[in-house]
Formats: sequence, C-alpha cells, structure tokens
Amino acid sequence: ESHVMHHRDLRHALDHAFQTAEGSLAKQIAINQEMHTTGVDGEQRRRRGHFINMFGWIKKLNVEQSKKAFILLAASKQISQLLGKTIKVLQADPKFVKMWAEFASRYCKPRLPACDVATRYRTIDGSCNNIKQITWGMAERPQARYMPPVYHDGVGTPRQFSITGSPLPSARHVSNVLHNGGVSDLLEPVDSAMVTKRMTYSVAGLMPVYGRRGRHVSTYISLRETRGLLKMTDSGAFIPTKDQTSCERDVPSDYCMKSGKDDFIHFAKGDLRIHVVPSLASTQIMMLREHNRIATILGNLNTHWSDETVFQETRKIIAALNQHIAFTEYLPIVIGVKTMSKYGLRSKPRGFNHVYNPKIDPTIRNSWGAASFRFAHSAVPGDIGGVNMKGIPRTTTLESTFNKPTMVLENGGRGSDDVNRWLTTNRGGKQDRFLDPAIRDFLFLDDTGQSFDLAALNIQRGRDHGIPGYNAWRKWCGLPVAFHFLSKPGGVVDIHPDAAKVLADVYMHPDDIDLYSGGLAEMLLPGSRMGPTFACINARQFQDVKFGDRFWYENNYPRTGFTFGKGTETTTREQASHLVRARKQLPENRLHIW
Ligand code: HEM
Repeated sequence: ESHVMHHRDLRHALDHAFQTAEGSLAKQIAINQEMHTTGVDGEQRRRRGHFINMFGWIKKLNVEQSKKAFILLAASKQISQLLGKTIKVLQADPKFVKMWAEFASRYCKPRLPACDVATRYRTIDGSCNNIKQITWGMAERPQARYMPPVYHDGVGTPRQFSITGSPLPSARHVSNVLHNGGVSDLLEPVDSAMVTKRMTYSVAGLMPVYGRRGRHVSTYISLRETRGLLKMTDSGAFIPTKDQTSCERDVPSDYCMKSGKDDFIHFAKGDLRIHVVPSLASTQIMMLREHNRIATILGNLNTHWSDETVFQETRKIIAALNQHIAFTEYLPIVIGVKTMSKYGLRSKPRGFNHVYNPKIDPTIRNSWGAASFRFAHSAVPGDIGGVNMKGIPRTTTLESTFNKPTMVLENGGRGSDDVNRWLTTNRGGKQDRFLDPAIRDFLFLDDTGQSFDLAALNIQRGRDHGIPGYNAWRKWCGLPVAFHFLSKPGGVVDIHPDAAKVLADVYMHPDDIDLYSGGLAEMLLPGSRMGPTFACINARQFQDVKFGDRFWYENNYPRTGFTFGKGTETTTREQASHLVRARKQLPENRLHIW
C-alpha cells in the first residue's frame, strides 16, 4: 500500500512540477515580449528580431527545442524543491528516473532516423554513422560532456559565486581586464547582466534534462554545409538562390539576412554562419565550387550515373579533402605536431590508415565548442578585404561587414575570389590572450550602434554550459593544478607572470578561473598556437572525431572507403593542396596561410 502511495505521490509531484514549468515558460515569453515592446532591447519598435538577426543561424526548430528545454529545466528545479532532494540523489533512484523519463518524453522524444546500414555514403545529418549508436555525432542532438557540469544550483543556473563565497566577476569584466587587446574598456556593448540573463534561455539552448546544449550540424567533418549550395552561374559565380523580394521585409528568417540598411540578402541553406563575415562565406563558396568542378568531371566520366550518385560521390571526395586539409594543414599548425602524434591525429602520407573504433563517441563535447576551440578568436584580425586580379588590395574594418555579405557578391558574384586572395595574402592576428576590438567591442555592430563582446560571450557561454573551471580541466588533462596565482610550482605554471597577475586581480581563487580565460592566458606550447590545457581538450576531441567516424577518409572499408591505386589517392591529395592554393590564383610561397 505504501509503495502504491509513494508511486502515486511521485506522479502527483511530477505532474505539479511540469505544470509549474509550463507556467514559468508562459511567464518568460510574456517578459520577453514586454522587454521587446517597451524597448529594453533597444529603441522602441526597432527592427524585430535584432537579437535573432545577430545570431542568425537560430532556426525555428531550435526555438521549439529551447522552449522544451526550458520546461525540462524548470521542472527539474521544481521537482528537486518539492521532494527536498538534489538532482544527483534523484538521478540515483531508478524509480524516479523511470517516471521522470515518462514525463520528460513529452518534451524530448528523440527523432530516431531509420538507418540503411548498406549505404555507401554518409547521411546528411550524420545519423547512422555508428551502426549501433545511430545518433552519435548526429546534428540537432545535445552536446556531450567530458566532465559532469558545474552549475550554481546543480541544475542549470550558470555559476555565480567563487568557491570562496564572493561573487564571480562578470564575463564582461573578465574580458575587459584580461582579453582587451585594443583601445577601450569604457564601452559597454551589452550590459553583462543582460548577457547573463538572456543567455540562459534564449540562445541556441537545447538542454534535455541535465542542461546540455545542442548542436545544429553533425560532428563529423563531412562538409554537410555545402549540401544546399550547389547553385552557381556557369561562370562559377555565386548567386543567392532566391531574389531578396522573397524575403519578407524586416523579418529575418533562417535564410533571409539583412545586408544593408533596407535590403536582405538570401543565401540558400547550408551552414547559416555563412552570413557572419565575408571570409566565412568565401571559404564555403570555394568548397562549393570545388564540389561542382569535381561533379562535372565525374559526371562526364560516368554518364550512366544518376545525379544523386554524382552528388554523393563528389561529396565523398570533398569530405575527404576537408578532413585531409584539417588534419594535415591546419591542425598540425595550431595543435602542434607533437601533440598530434601523441593523440594519433596524423594522417598517413599515402594509403589506408584504418582507425575506426565503433566504441568511440565522436559527439562534440561542450568544453571544446564553448571554450577550447574558440582559441582562434584571438587570431581574428580587425580588418578584412579583397585583392583584385591585378593584385591591388582594399581593406575595410571587420565590424562593417558583420552579417553584410555583400562583399562576396560584388564583381558580378566573383567578389569571393577577391576575399580569398586577401585571406591568403594577409596573416591573421597574433595568437595570445587578447581579442581584437572588432570582435571584443564591436561584434555584430548594427546601424543603431549596438554590439557584443565575443570574449564575454565565450566566458558566459562556458558558464551557461556548466563547464567546470580551469583547474578541473588541468586535473582532467593530467596537468598540475594551481593553488595560487603565481607562475611557480603550485601555481599557474603555464601562465606568463603578467597574465597571472591580471588573473589574480580578477578572480578570488584559481578554481574559479573560467576555462576559456585560463586556457587562452596560457603560454603557447612550442610549435603550436595554444597552451597545454586547450591542446589537451582539442586533441582529445579531434581524436574522437577521427577514430569515431566510420567514414573517415583513410578507413579501409571495401564499400565505403576509397579505392586507392586507381588514381583516387593522388587525385584526393593533389586536390587538397590545389584547393589550399585556391586554384592558381595564389603565389606558391603563400601556402602556409595560417
Ligand atoms: C571573424 C571571425 C569569427 C567571428 C566573428 C566569430 C564569432 C563567433 C560567434 C559570435 C560565436 C558564438 C558565440 C556564442 O554565442 O557563444 C562563435 C562560436 C564559435 N567559434 Fe567563432 N568566430 C570567428 C572565427 C572563429 C575561428 C577562426 C574559429 C576556430 C578556428 C572559431 C571557433 C568557434 C567555435 C568552436 C565556436 C562554438 C561553435 C559551437 O559551439 O557550435 N571561430 N564564433
């Protein structure tokens, strides 16, 4: 009888928790609406969705997911309070977990794909790569973790206090003091409290049950991004696939982005970050053109192939090129050859290198996405430009190009050539703990003068994800942890004394240091662009991405692998360097563009 009672009570409590959570969501939506109409977001009646415009890759699906995630989080907090037990204790009770799953399934029923295990090609969303764990590495799934999260309330509220009990410095304050490589810390682009508040519910949040955030693209390095972008003019110029009149005025949507004062530019599907800066668009366009170049050759050689076969075979080559470039050109420079070797990341110069291990989950871990692989933000330069066919350069400020991809469309759609020439003839910024003002003070600057701070976003994003502090990662990596802020044994040994002094000013205890800030402040390992903590997390993630990919380009599988010895190998590898040289338009001596 008491068991039945308990069962009924639990059901009752869960019912109550979920109803309250639904109510909180409705309240939150009303608050958002009010903030918008009263002009808290900026001047009254300003363009709808300024915020969404700035983070333009948020899709309708993600908004729905965020709402569901909000409810799950709110219900977790409620139930923990109602039963007077922590989430950890509840998680250890199988009866509770079973009933929770029943309630939660209304909000997070995973959309399971049907797998065709015999297919020779990757799926578009990365599903079914692992035949037993079909959602590993799939798009629109939660990110995974290397370590359990650290939240203020143990559920989902970002860290707010130092382990000493005093408040943590705000993300913007840490950014001002530690990452300011430019002119001013007087500007307050976005009030940091606002960033904190908004971030917990509005930005790309997908937090099933334990506060995990989701990813829009699949884990595998497969160039899914180019899927929808196959439309170009015969001359190879890139064109927006719909004219801008199809974009409803003032309503930014998935594929309609603002380009100037009044007009929208529409790029077809793909990775929506294509709009963020012209350099990103140009790089994607380069891969798109390469796709079409190869598709034409394959189509001419194999007239009996269907369009789909031409597409898939080409995509397979392009994905291999992308993996080859990443693992032989880029990662050795940024992670360093030594760490690459230690983690088995180096590609073989030729032939197969069968590495697939179906037990490895390649899913992106949030410590990589929210912190360690953002190391490169420090090397983002404050300007961007084009170099024309005659070699004449022109340059403009990066902030004048955010979400305005017009530069790539200039010149009858050939502007991206100019941008690519510019990218390959201008070096990036210095890799250190500083971010250029273009992204630290003026990120997504709009025509009303509002902007963001990327360093502060990164720090707050880490707290939003519940990413444990710097010391916890040092321990995870087998590196010595710090008990004080001096750059000597027992202290922050991998951080330069100047930076250590700044850290001591801003944080109360080394345990409090945000992973992004601590990692970025480390001195670079020789022959790399990162310190030991970021190198460890990044190398581990790339190891998972490589060894957990059934379609890894060096894998020796008769149906899905490459057929070496029939010219494919040379073609693939030649093409990789060919691409890096951006097709005859670059001087040979600029090969090492990173
Ligand atoms: C002009 C250059 C760049 C700009 C303006 C830029 C901007 C951004 C922004 C706004 C975000 C999302 C921030 C947030 O809300 O948390 C982001 C995320 C990120 N950025 Fe960058 N970024 C740039 C270049 C790079 C480069 C060169 C790299 C690495 C090589 C990089 C790695 C990342 C990563 C890993 C994320 C997280 C993505 C995810 O979790 O899905 N970024 N960047």
